[in-house]
Amino acid sequence: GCGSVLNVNGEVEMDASIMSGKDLSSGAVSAVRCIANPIKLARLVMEKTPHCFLTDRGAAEFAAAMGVREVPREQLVTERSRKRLEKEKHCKSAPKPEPQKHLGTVGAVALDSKGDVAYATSTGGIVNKMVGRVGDSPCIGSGGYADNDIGAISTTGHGESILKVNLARLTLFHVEQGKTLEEAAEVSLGYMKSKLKGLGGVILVNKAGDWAVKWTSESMPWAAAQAGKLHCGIDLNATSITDLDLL
Ligand SMILES: NC(=O)C[C@H](N)C(=O)O
Repeated sequence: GCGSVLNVNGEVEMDASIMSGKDLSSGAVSAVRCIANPIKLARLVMEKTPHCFLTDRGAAEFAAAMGVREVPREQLVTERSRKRLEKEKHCKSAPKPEPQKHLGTVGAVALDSKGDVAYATSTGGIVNKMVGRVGDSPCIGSGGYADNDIGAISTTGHGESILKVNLARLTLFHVEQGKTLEEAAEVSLGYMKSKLKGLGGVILVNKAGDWAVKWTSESMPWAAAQAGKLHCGIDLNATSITDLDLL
């Protein structure tokens, strides 16, 4: 919530979704305002309603009914995000189908000790977006997907491109067809780039504990924890590996 990118009116409007690979249960919210953690609201949609997706006013009413604390809208706006919006508004070049740099969509995938996979994706979207613009992040199959039989994936990047190719499900389709996680990510991100000039990134994990990270954007901050080791990086070909015990 706090520090999210701002829409054209200078407000924070957030999208989030979550899914369990065990039974495909899912929850999503879009265009939500004045809460600190939209992903928690998405989880409540998954666990406490018969639906998968709530938006705008209905999502706000549900949040209030669940006792989610309302945060005054100014509290979610930072100086940095205000400056970023100003910069974008004064930028003369036409909007490009590239993810704007370092804009903080947060995605996670996990495999637990029971062999269940899950994903969660949460975002403020893209800077200077229209009011009510919904991106890929809350859309199951675009912003993420999880199925124990295949794996879990969370995506980031240019939302309109990701939506058009259903990037998350497309990548897992390639896994189902026998590709490795890495190959599948490469093919689907390559498809999005060649079809739409859309750039983005993905993180994936499967039941065997294999994982992959891949991006076509300039950089993508990522981290993976496995077998006592923390792998992380931002730029291409620059991965660091640390012992988790040492942290
Ligand atoms: N930075 C991002 O990943 C933005 C997000 N995919 C959106 O378009 O809403």
